[in-house]
Amino acid sequence: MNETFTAPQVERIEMGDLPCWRVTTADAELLVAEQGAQVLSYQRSGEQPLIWLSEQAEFRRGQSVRGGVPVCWPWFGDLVRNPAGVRAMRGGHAPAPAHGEVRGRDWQLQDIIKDNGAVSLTFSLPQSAAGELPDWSHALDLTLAIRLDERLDLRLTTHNRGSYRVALSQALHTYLAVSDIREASVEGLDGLRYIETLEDWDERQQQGILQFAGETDRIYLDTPPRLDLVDPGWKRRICLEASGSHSAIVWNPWIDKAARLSQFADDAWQRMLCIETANVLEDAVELAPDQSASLGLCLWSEPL
Ligand SMILES: O=P(O)(O)OC[C@H]1O[C@@H](O)[C@H](O)[C@@H](O)[C@@H]1O
Repeated sequence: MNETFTAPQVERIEMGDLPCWRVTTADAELLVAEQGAQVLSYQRSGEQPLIWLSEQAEFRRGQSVRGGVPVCWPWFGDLVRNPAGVRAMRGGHAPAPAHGEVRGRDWQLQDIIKDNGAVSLTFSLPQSAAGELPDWSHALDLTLAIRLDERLDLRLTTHNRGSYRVALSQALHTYLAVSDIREASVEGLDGLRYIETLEDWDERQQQGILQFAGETDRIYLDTPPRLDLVDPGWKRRICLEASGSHSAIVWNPWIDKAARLSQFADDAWQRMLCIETANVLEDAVELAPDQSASLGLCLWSEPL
């Protein structure tokens, strides 16, 4: 065995009101809140954080933390904007919260596995919670498997235990850290159709690499597995490799919306970009009885 090998450590800590897990390997640190199974931060030694966590983040029960990787499930965004099949899964007339119901719920840590310097954590939404979402009672199992090695791997798996088909939309709503959004760009979107949610959900086509000069809130369709966030200021690219996903949301609130967001400094829009690995709109998921679907994201960085 290599003499300098450092065994990975997993510690339970409290951040405000939230029980969290801190995973430290020889060259990376990851923080995950049990609530929402929300990755809060991810940093590799000698590098800027890959995942952005708001300096105004609040760690309160029942409320999603601003930053990290919130899990959006069993619908993404405004339920009303979802396909009919996804909307039909929810009964009642109460307003539906944005991004579904599991961001502020307690998940359970099922497993910690250490192997060869890597650490895997598996969280699941307890059966009772999955069956008791307000006006949404379908028999689904939901787990998030997190693996930290030289890269960070997230895999959100839904299994239909019921006796009828279920439709849902979902996303791993990743907040990425950038030196300055005005200098950054996203590669991999050229030629794709996208929904411009800021212009009445008009469908458009991406020309070239995506750069940022104002509020951005777009749903890209038919996305390839790989998207890169290029950051000349920090001389790196953050690489995202998706699996089980053919749609992605690219979001930056810019100045005016930033001022209205909770847990968000007025100038924090400069330092973050969300690239959300998703199954939305025509890419929503349908599960027959006993069928499973996984949405995966692998994240790493490369020098420019
Ligand atoms: O404030 P929330 O509920 O976490 O949502 C943040 C953003 O999430 C993005 O996915 C949406 O496209 C934005 O429109 C939204 O503002």
